[in-house]
Amino acid sequence: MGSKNIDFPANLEYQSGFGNHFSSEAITGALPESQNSPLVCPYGLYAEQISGTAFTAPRKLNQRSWLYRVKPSVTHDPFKPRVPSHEKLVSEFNQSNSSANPTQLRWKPVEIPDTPTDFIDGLYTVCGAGSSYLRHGFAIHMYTANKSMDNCAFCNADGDFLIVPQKGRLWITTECGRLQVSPGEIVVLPQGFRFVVDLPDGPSRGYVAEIFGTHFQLPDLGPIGANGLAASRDFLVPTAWFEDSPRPGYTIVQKFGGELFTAKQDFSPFNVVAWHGNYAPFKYELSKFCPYNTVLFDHSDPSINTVLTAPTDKPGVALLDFVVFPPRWLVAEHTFRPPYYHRNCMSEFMGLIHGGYEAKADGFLPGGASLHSCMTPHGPDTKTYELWTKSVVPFVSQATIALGNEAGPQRIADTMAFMFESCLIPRICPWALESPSIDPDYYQCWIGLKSHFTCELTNRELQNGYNQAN
Ligand SMILES: O=C(O)Cc1cc(O)ccc1O
Ligand SMILES: [Fe+2]
Repeated sequence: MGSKNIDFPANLEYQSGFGNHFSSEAITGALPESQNSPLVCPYGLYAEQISGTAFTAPRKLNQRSWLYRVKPSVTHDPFKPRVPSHEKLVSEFNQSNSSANPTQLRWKPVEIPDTPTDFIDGLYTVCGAGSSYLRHGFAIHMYTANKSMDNCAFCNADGDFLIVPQKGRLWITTECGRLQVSPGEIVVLPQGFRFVVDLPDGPSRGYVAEIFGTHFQLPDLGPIGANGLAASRDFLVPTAWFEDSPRPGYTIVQKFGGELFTAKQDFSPFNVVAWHGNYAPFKYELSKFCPYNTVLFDHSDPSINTVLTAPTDKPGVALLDFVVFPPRWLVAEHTFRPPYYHRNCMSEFMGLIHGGYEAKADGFLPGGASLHSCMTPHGPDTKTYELWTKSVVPFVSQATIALGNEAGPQRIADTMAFMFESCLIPRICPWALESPSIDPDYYQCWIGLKSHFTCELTNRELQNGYNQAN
């Protein structure tokens, strides 16, 4: 299991930049010069455009690429519903497939199966909102898998995947070329690209955010200035790579409206000899993120850690933000340094890639997840509150600890948590609510928070209500 279909070199070469107009040739001269669709393309290739936005989208939002390939992707038998169908993928959330649940939810890491399971079969939807058909919404999936995809490629017609591997590397072959993605990196596979996921390490687990109807952007930096957070040049895009060998019985598995369809063809879809354009898969290493934060007092809102944002039409309101909580220094004076207690009109799904998370001393484990939906209260667990108010602090170098208001700089180490945050309210799939991994005692982590309220009032004044003025 975990065997790979394709040999990947130790170090692949990438193109660098975010949203650039890239161009790449596996064979010199394969890209047509000065036009996209010549009468006959170099080397007899077919020209094929893939559009990630409407033809007429404004230029600054328009995304498309031109692929020059041995045979066009249309050369396949008709699509048929896949047998067996996949029962745990949802792309239109309604009462028939998911439910509303405002309680705080947490899942322990899901066991990776022993039975042979590839990325497609190991993928399952946890929650989401909206509809891929209506081009507005998102889905959060997770995967547990142990074997490479074999003689088939996946294509998601519904939306863009942002994959966060937590365990096991992903070697991904796409029509634009190949990407090696390790835990600690993320990869975005935009709507419509065909890809194969190989698992060189065998047992693998991770998280996937899928967005319908828009694409990820870098966040505006506002007063931060021209630099900081995720830098454009750290986003890596594949270079053209192709294979041209017969592949009898090759299957394209297309996710379309959350259902899987298959189409047979007798050649590899990875037959793109050259391509150019600004619509392409990319990866990013989270340790390259340059965090900004408070340097005097109070805890910053988590939006300061936004890596990528998928916007809605409302200014500043995200369909889906991808936010990281990387190792960093905490220096605020006379401040409760962990995340504050709060309720949010946005909904927050969190995962942990490795280490611990500053708001949870126990129970939030690498590979696990939590969901705090719209206006559901949450915040640090009892232990975290007690420890940080007494300055006996987990995850930080003991040498840096001082007491209370005098706390010196503290470095949160060995951590990489993340959040998918959405303005839409997720509905939750039944298999996620009924999962043996769900933590039925999650609420207990706050129950021990006791009142520390002290004042000179009499019991009678306290119990009957008190206001200094009357
Ligand atoms: O709920 C969470 O743990 C995520 C979060 C982190 C933070 O630093 C501030 C607010 C917030 O929602
Ligand atoms: Fe939160």
